[in-house]
Amino acid sequence: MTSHHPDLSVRPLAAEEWDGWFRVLELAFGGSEEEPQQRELWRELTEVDRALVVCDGDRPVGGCSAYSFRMAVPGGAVLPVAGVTMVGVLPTHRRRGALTALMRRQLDDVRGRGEALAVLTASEPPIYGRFGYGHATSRLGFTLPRGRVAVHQPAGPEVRLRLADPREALPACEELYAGLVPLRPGMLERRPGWEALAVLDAPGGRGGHSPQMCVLAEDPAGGRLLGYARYAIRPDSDDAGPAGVVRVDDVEATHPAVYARLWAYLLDLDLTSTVTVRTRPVDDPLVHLVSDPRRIVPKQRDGLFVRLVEVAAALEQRGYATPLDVVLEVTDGFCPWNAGRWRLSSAGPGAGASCVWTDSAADLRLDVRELGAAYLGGSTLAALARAGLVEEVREGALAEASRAFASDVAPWLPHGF
Ligand SMILES: CC(=O)SCCNC(=O)CCNC(=O)[C@H](O)C(C)(C)COP(=O)(O)OP(=O)(O)OC[C@H]1O[C@@H](n2cnc3c(N)ncnc32)[C@H](O)[C@@H]1OP(=O)(O)O
Repeated sequence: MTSHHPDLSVRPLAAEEWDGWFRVLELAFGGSEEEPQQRELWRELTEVDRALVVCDGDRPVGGCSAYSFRMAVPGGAVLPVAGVTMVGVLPTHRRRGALTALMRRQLDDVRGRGEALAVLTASEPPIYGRFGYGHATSRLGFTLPRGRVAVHQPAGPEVRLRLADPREALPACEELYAGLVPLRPGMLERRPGWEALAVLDAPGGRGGHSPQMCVLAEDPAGGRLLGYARYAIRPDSDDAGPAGVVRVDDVEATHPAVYARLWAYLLDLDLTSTVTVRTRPVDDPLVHLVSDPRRIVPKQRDGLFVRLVEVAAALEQRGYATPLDVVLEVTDGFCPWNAGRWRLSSAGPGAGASCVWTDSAADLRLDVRELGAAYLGGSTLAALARAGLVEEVREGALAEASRAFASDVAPWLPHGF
């Protein structure tokens, strides 16, 4: 592990330093400036008391920060987590241990705040494994041709579709979204201010698309919101005629029939030929609703990386799908307080869990990174064992733990941060 260069030091950011600090981060990410609207939102959302700066002498050369999020985990609990963000080091100061020094200070701070988990999305996945982050969720993007697939319409409530201004509709959409958060591991409860991100739609970032639109699916009798989709259209044409592209930003619904109705709408907009969506869960119902699944051109990418900052607290705070009683021998090169043997037991769904130090013999051996990868139920421990990353010491322990850690609902993070 790199130890940092003696001229480098890490300290908290002062609020009045935000502009200079943010510019250092922009330079670290390649120099492009954020759209003014986007920049102002990041300023408002920065939790300055969680921001760190790394200096060469007294000159800032990098930084990082964290958001105080709450994240759904298997079993339906919504837990405090540190959402690690804005990590960057100037190109003149790389590979001298600046990031390592930032991560050291940040993980110690997260522990001090009593958050058992840290999570992040990575600019490049190879960066964070050394700090104990495991690849915990994936996202599915896809492209669909209009007119080549029908969307099965399951039985369910009738809805009336209505176009609305995305900002005016936001409070109702957010209320619906809040109800969905505990149902899918990896989803984040919205903190005040974060709702603006979904409808920010900075004109400079539209890339030829229309302003964002919002279609509401409402109960025809009472007008109650049952689902919504936000999308934009980029007009285009080819020799055969109009060939616009629909960019789907969000689709959420409280009932499968409403979800199907919204997709049927998105897949049948006049003057368009293609529908794209950047991120959906890997178990998205649409895959089962379309008449021709081969027409879905998928693109799967890494999503959230998870780090157990306090192994025992993190494992006690999530639910387990089946009973388990296993001794985990955990290695942790960056947070040594986690290393050792932990006895994890639970009577299964709804029963709570206990995780305590033990002298008993190990049943499974694994690194904290693999616990992070399996934590939300996205990767199974059995799959990680087949990759040689989890070692089964007691026969049967792997199947027992793998079943208990699994989630029926694929974990997913709908948006970056
Ligand atoms: C959550 C987020 O915000 S993700 C955004 C991350 N930021 C970026 O991608 C912006 C562009 N990149 C950067 O600013 C920097 O290169 C950083 C932050 C990724 C790395 O900063 P550095 O100060 O150079 O890292 P540091 O010197 O501490 O390196 C620690 C180790 O990680 C390795 N490492 C660092 N960056 C990378 C990378 N991009 N890919 C693979 N390995 C890396 C180093 O080689 C080093 O390995 P070693 O311990 O075996 O010697």
